[in-house]
Amino acid sequence: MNADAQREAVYGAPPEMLAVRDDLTPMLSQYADLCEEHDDAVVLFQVGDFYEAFCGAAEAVARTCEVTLTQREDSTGTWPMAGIPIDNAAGYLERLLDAGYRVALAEQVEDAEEASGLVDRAVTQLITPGTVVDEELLDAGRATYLGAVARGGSGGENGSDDDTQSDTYGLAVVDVSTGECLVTGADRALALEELERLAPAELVVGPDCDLPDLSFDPMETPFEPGAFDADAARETLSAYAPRPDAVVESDAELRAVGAALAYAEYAQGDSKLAYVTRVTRFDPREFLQLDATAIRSLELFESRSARAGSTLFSVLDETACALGRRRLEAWLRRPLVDRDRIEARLDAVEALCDDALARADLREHLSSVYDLERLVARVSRERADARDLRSLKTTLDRVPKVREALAGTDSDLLSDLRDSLDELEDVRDLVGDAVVSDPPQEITEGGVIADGFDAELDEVRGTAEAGREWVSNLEAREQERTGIDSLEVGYNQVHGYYIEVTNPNLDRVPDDYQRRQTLKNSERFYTPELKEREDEILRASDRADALEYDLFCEVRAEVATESARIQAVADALADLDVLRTLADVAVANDYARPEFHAGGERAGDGAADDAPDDPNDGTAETGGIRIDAGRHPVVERAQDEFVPNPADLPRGSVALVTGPNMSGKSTYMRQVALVCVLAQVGSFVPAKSARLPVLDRVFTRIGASDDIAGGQSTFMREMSELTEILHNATGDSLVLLDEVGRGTSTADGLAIARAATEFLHDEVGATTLFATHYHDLTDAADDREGVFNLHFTAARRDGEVTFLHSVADGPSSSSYGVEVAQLAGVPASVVGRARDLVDETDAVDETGPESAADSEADGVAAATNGEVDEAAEDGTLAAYVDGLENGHGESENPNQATATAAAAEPNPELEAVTEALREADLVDTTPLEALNLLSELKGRLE
Ligand SMILES: Nc1ncnc2c1ncn2[C@@H]1O[C@H](COP(=O)(O)OP(=O)(O)OP(=O)(O)O)[C@@H](O)[C@H]1O
Repeated sequence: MNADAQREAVYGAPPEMLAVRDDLTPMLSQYADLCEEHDDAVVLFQVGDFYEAFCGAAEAVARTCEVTLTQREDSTGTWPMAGIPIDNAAGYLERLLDAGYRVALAEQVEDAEEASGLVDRAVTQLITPGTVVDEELLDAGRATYLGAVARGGSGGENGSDDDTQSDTYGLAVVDVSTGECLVTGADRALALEELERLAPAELVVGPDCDLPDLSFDPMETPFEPGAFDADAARETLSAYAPRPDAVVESDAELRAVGAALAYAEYAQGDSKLAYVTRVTRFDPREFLQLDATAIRSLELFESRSARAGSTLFSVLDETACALGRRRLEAWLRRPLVDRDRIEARLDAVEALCDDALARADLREHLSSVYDLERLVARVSRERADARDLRSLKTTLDRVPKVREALAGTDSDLLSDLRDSLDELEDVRDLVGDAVVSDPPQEITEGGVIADGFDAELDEVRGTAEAGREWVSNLEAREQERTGIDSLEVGYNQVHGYYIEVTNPNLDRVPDDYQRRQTLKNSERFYTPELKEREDEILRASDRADALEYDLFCEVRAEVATESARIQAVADALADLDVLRTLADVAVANDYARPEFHAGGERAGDGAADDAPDDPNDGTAETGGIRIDAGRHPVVERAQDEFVPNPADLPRGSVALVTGPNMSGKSTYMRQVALVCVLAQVGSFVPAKSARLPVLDRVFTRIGASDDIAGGQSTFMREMSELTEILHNATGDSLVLLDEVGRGTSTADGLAIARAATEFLHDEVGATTLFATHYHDLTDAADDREGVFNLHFTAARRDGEVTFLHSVADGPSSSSYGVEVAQLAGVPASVVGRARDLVDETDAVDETGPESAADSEADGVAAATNGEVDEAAEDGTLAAYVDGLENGHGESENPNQATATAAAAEPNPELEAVTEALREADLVDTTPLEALNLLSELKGRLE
């Protein structure tokens, strides 16, 4: 049984209970009913101060939470039982969630003391990775999304069976802890990319959706397919948006958002989510597209290297509050492509960079801001306590101060944000008047509502107070009346108020004293009047507590009606915190404001028309990337001395970056990409200056050895990523390729690297940085103007190998490996022999393909060259692959040599391969299929 099946086996009513269903005690019968109703989760059943599970579920809870498995015995049997304390449940719930369980909390919904017979219980909350709201289970710095994916197509009014619709995918996410709800739609590839980017913790997948393995690991939750029906979805959405069809742009989007909201409602006890005040639709193309591979390899949020923990996010995260932290994450995941919006953010960052005082003030005020988004969601969910309301007030008290801090700054965006900071005086005053400044945690036991807020409460409290005062004076009065100086008036929980008289004085006790309790050395009495007063006090306090609770709920409900306004303030505070953070980071690390090529359009629009013939003429005119003294924002933090490097990449050019291992190639390529990403976030960049295009996408294919993903060979994965890039990159994209082709033989790897370089240059026109150890690839610069070489070198300093980390024009020496070996102290005779071998290879290379059999790499490169160039005229990727295939056909590489030798005697396998090649319809073959075919044929040959 796999892990999912194991988990599901403990969901639902325990079979052993069902077997004696009619005989079960009322409580266990209630448990079995709730388990049957919620058979998609472990039901945790409140019994007093514990949540209990029984039978199989008990065993799972005991194992996962490491609590004792006990037993409950009754007339019908002995039932395994495990419980977790309600007061301390968060840690245990977290363990259950981490172990992949969904949990349904079945709570007592009536007061056990008031219940006549069995206490009523109901499932009040379904706790799953995507629907947790408990602060202790949530990551303050990240949105926790529940996602739904739907495919366009039949059903409902909007439904349509046509192919275009069914190829459209809708994706919606809801953050139940804040009320954020986003919806988007796109073709399958783009929608999947967006799904990876949003990485919901839990996913509900609609009918007919065909999802591949994802790079993150959401809990996939089965949910009623009916929720994805267009009519049902419209109905659900209409509770959140008056005109549902105006929010979404396709049937798929409607289904996705309807199902996401329906599931969130179900998880929260089947009620409308009052704190979802806005459903926001976005188009993935409004943002710089960074797929999961790019996010990972640029180490935006997760570190993959030895600098564990250091990521772009961690370098930038100087946020003062959780609102800002989540917003920074969202901005980094979705840099902008709209130049005006980018410039508006940059203007704001610049204004804050110039105003240290405003920055410091903002930081101070924002650091005492509570997590307003989650607070307001708790208010709407009726889960906020009195302390939450005070936290809300404390936060709102800061708003005028934040506005003041912004008074002198000069930026449109900052002014807009300042204007949108509603001071919410009404809410502030309401909470300030209603709730005492330091309320208790419990809202049912009084002490929550301030004096003067409600006349009736004041009166009831007055009565209780007068009674207490009467009692407190009673001691003196009775001492005087009885002449017993040691007489005391006291109170205890069980007996209430009493008058205590020690044994020696009992003879002086008046007649109206009635005995309440006998102690060793004294007797306790009450008088009818004391009893009357006591009852009065008790009645008044109970009444006051109840009144307070009602008043608190009223205040909370009134605050909840202002959710949208509070959320708007939270929104503005989040943006401000991020802008302030970006300014702080820019000042502290000496970042510069990037400039974008004029025009507001993406680099490619129009720029190509006036591009000079020589793409190396200058980047400004060609919409390329020009960075002066750029640095890697993360590596520079870990390095004593970071060597800044320039980048001058004309639009559509391919820079081949060579150099020894560890010389700085990857760092350089990533820093170029990070500068571009940061700039489109609206941040200053780690460089002296930067002039940049607005990119549409950043692609990365980095490190064959790093990505051994399940199921696919490293090479296959590398090739599918390359295929993605070759298919989807545009003239506005930046492509980073690191060591592409390494996963296969040198010959094939080089051929593929070469073909990919040429395709990117000739057909795609994406600006590309390609780090390679294939020295022979550097020849590509000879016959293509837009392909040029950069290199990194190593030197010996004080007898040690030193990497200069400084980029230079031209290819690196082909024998740099030998040089580094020498620098590293490899014995001279070995170095000498190695050098001879290199020279021999070079000589063979120069004599041409005829004698190239000795040099696997060079042979294929040469053969490939001729064919690929020819194919380039055809201009399709298929032609390139064709070229590759033909290249193999004519070259004398070792594979070929085997093939040729074998050809002397008929070889059925070879013939089969030849036949397969001949029959392959390359025009109708996708690049991935072509590469799969190649890989398969190659495997057969080997
Ligand atoms: N510009 C720089 N200034 C200072 N140190 C640097 C610089 N660039 C890189 N380094 C240091 O060199 C190390 C190796 O860099 P990097 O991984 O970029 O090399 P590489 O050439 O890509 O190596 P490989 O070919 O093995 O992948 C980095 O971890 C960093 O510590």
